[in-house]
Amino acid sequence: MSDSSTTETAEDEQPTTTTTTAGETVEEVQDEWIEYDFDGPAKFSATDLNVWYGDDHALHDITIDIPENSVTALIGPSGCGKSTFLRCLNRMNDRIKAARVEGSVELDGEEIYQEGVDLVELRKRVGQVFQSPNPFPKSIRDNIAYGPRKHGDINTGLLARLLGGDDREREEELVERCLRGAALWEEVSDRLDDNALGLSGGQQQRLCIARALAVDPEVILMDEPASALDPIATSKIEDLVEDLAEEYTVVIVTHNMQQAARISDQTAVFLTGGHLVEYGDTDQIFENPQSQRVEDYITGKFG
Ligand SMILES: Nc1ncnc2c1ncn2[C@@H]1O[C@H](COP(=O)(O)OP(=O)(O)OP(=O)(O)O)[C@@H](O)[C@H]1O
Repeated sequence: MSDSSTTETAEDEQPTTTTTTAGETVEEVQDEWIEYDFDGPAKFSATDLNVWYGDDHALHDITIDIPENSVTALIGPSGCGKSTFLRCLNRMNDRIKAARVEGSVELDGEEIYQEGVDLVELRKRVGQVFQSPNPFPKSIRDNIAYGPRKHGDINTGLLARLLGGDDREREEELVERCLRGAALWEEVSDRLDDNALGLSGGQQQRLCIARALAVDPEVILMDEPASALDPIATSKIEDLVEDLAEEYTVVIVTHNMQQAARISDQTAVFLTGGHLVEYGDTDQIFENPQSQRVEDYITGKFG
């Protein structure tokens, strides 16, 4: 077993087991965070979650509860499995042919990996925003209205028409509500019919968040949503994420530790090899990490 105090610079030089500042093993630390207590119910409970891509074992025995209406940051060096874990939460890994998932993920106490789960419904409840803004090459308005129209939600589309009422008016309301929710309304309210590709990168990303809000999700997964943005656009996204957590459960992957420290309520630290090494209140993780490797990672000694 390697000593945790050795200098680790390359990922493949890192030991698979390590001791903490208190001389405990990673397993003992993990025993501690499994019992991490938070107020309110868990939105997600993952238990013994493992993911393989072919023979590559990308996530190992992940057990974690994620509280609702809060921001949970997933941090860790490149390739440690953050995006893989995020994709487990709305079964996006199902779309990757080589991926195999074992273990359990419950959403509000219901197993999402059981047979018969409606994946369209699951992904409506658990929306996702990607690293690079990817608006449709359509108008700003149509970007928002597309999902609800497609799903035939009660406030728009066919159902609304059958039920009566002014479809157009409902759609206007929905577009405004989502753009306000994504802090974009003031900037685009006079050009809703312009092509979304004419917006700046930061505006496009907020439009993608507005689009995610339009199908009325409960959870928003974000995979490095600000990594392609300048500091001002990044700060708008950060403010927005904090606001969104009042109504939604947000799980965000970020490489930016200051960002995780600024915006998240709890932080999960993954380390190379796909292990979740520490999980707890963000302040505690950044001020008093239990594991030496986590401390080394957050103080920039490796990663
Ligand atoms: N579609 C895929 N096919 C095969 N292997 C994959 C796939 N996606 C991820 N992997 C592998 O799984 C491991 C974890 O990757 P993942 O993208 O989840 O890590 P990450 O922590 O999000 O990395 P980064 O911070 O660089 O985005 C890596 O070894 C990666 O090569």
